Order: sequence, then structure tokens, then C-alpha cells
Amino acid sequence: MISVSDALSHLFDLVTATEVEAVPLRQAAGRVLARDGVAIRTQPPFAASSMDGYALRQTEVEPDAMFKVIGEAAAGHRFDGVVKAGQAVRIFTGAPVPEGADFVVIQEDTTRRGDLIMLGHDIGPKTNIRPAGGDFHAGDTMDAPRLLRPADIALLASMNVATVPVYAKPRVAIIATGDELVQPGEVPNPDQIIASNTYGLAALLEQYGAQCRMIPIARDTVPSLTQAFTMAQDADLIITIGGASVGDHDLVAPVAAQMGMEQSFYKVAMRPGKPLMAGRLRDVPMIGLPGNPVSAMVCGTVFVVPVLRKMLGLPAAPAARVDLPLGVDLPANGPREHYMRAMVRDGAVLPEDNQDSSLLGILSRADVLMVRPPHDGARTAGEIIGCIPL
Ligand SMILES: Nc1nc2c(c(=O)[nH]1)N[C@H]1C(S)=C(S)[C@@H](COP(=O)(O)OP(=O)(O)OC[C@H]3O[C@@H](n4cnc5c(N)ncnc54)[C@H](O)[C@@H]3O)O[C@H]1N2
Ligand code: MOO
Repeated sequence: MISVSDALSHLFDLVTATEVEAVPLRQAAGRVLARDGVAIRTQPPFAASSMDGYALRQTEVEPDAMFKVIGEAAAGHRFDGVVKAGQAVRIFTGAPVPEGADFVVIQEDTTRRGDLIMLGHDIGPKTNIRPAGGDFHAGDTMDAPRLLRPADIALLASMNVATVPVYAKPRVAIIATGDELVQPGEVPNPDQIIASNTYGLAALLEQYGAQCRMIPIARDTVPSLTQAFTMAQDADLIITIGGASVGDHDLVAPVAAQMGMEQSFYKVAMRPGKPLMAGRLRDVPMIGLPGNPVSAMVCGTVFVVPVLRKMLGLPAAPAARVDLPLGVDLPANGPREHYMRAMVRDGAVLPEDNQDSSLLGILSRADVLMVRPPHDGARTAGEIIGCIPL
């Protein structure tokens, strides 16, 4: 058995970033920017008023000063003339500040009669002008790689980047295995159950940018599993679920081996998730997850999501953790790293009593996976422990 961190580095060695493709800005949210985004304009492109008011010369600002209004500047419509001594231009938020003016008095600080304005008494030093290029200049970049958030999309739009180079969504083929499985919505016979973790895993991976394809459930026979692997050969990553243990019907490893899989590792010192395997099947990276629903979902979170992030051009790194205080005392941990379903209440982390790896109800209720390192000693309430948010 290898450690979780060794398993993760072997997995990172199996994958590389996907191709780069160009997508319209509207489809770029949640994708990973693959090349630096370059501003093809300066924003704002001109000195712009930040308020509705009057543009004039700052040196002339004093209580009760009078100005003649000689024109108007609105957003999208500049005033073409020059503001001279004693003159002002009616201006609105977002409008270019006219030549000659270097100050905007907000309209609340003026009294207007006809084409004359008089200033009030409490005008501060703030110019109410946004300088040209205050946000960014042409040539400024958004650095890749970067997972594009909504604010990034707004910034790229403002830079006039309409087409965005992103890493292609990794195509992940998911193979559920087992005679006992039927799809949700089907009627199982008395000895059957519903395939669940396939659906949870697809949802998890798609949330992180994968494009998942569910291969029809492989039955516990060599031909059925061979057919499933063959159907998955055009994927960037093959995930199998179940059939990974040592039972007579656990055929994933033998069938993959028969088809030429180069195994990278089998078995990881973790709980749940011990019978994890990985390798390369005819050049396609493959990860074999244990069948227990919680084991598969935990391995999805701890291994597959970081692998996916690397395929999306992001740095190879384990799942992010937050440190939380323990809400209860804990006995010492055994030799395997334990990923415990836990709730967070009043800022403290409370592991569930029953950690059986078949119990999806407990996983669904959990807020975090609380991570206990191998051989971690007994802990007392209040001590800090690393947790992976779910
Ligand atoms: N003698 C031993 N037995 C087992 C060991 C061991 O070390 N020695 N390890 C146990 C551990 S830990 C795990 S985890 C499981 C892993 O088993 P498999 O990967 O071979 O998975 P299966 O046997 O196919 O299924 C286990 C369990 O999960 C259910 N299952 C499978 N696929 C799905 C699915 N897509 N959706 C919902 N449920 C699924 C399946 O019906 C079984 O109940 O092995 C232990 N045994
Ligand atoms: O590792 Mo199994 O995944 O403990 O249930």
C-alpha cells in the first residue's frame, strides 16, 4: 500500500493538460484560461466623470463662484469644445471630461439658474474624475492559467476579448461494474440496487470542468468489461467503479491487464478507498475506484478532482483544506489516512459516529471530510484539524 500523497503524485504523472480551444466569452465562465488574455484597449479610454454635475477648472472652485454652462457631455457623447475660465459643461456619469476641465462639481453642490450655476460652500478636493487607463491599459494581461470566475468574464469583456482560449474539457468515461446494478428509474430485481456513485461522480467531475460520458453498466464478465473498456477508448480519462477488490467477481484489474494496462499502483493506505488502482490502458489514463459509494466519492474528491485540475492546466495540487477546531475528543487513528464524514456546527467539526463506506445518507449530510493522518494520536476537543470542504 502506498500513501495518499504518493498515489496522488503517480496520478499526476499519468496525465497532461488537454488541447487548447477557443470559446465565445459567453461560454468561458468556469473554464480555465489557457493563454494570457491581452487587453486590446485602455479602460476607461478617456478621463471620465464619476458623477452627474458640472465640469470646470479646479483653480476656480470657491464658495459662491459663478460659471456659464456652455454645453453638455453625456456618456457616449463628448463635448467637443474647450472649457475656459468662468465656463462649465453639464456632465453626466461616464461622460468624457471635456478639454480644459479638470474637476467635476456634483450637481447637489450647485444652484442653477438658466445657463448659470453657482457653487455651494462645501466642495471637497475630490475631482470626481476617473483617469484614462484607471482600470487597465491596452496590452495589460490576465495571466493564464486561471479558472475564470464571473468577475474575470466581466474583465475580459471590458478588455474586448470576445473569444477566449481555454483548455478543452477533459472527456471522462465512467464505467460502473456489477451484476447487481441498474440505472436510476429502472426496476431492480430483489437482489439488485441502483447505481448511485456513477451519478455522484459525474456530477462532481462536471462541476470541476469535465465532460462525462456514462458507459452502459459492465456486468461481472470478461466480455462485458472488455466491451466497456473498448467503448471508453476515445476518452481522456477512464474511471471504473467497483470490481476493484479481491473477490472472484472483481474483474477490473485482470481484464484491464489482459487489455494491456500498465499498472501504476494498486491499494492506498486510506479509509475509505483502499483498493484504488491506476494505470494507463492503451495510452489512456485509467483510475479504478472502489465500488462502495462513499469510497468512490471520497476518491473522486481526493484524487480525481486534483487530476482533472491538472488536465485543465492548473497546478498539480491536492484538494484544498481548511483548518477547523475539533468539537469532540477523538481516539488515536490507525495506519490508514482516514477521511471522515463530518458536520460543522458553530465553527467546530463533528465527525459522524458511523463511517461505514456504504452510507450515502451520511455523506450527503456531511459538510466536510475531516482528514486524520496515519497514526494520528488521540486528539482533544478544540485542537485544529484539516478538513476538505464538500
Ligand atoms: N476480503 C476483502 N474484501 C474486501 C476488501 C478487502 O480488502 N478484502 N476491501 C473492502 C473495501 S475497503 C472495499 S472499498 C470494497 C471494494 O470493492 P470493489 O471495488 O470490488 O467494489 P464491489 O465489490 O464491486 O462493490 C462494493 C459495494 O459497492 C456497491 N457498488 C458498486 N458499484 C456501485 C455503484 N456504481 N453504485 C452504487 N453502489 C455500487 C456494490 O454493490 C457493493 O455493495 O471491497 C471490500 N471487500
Ligand atoms: O476502502 Mo473501502 O473504500 O474502506 O470501503
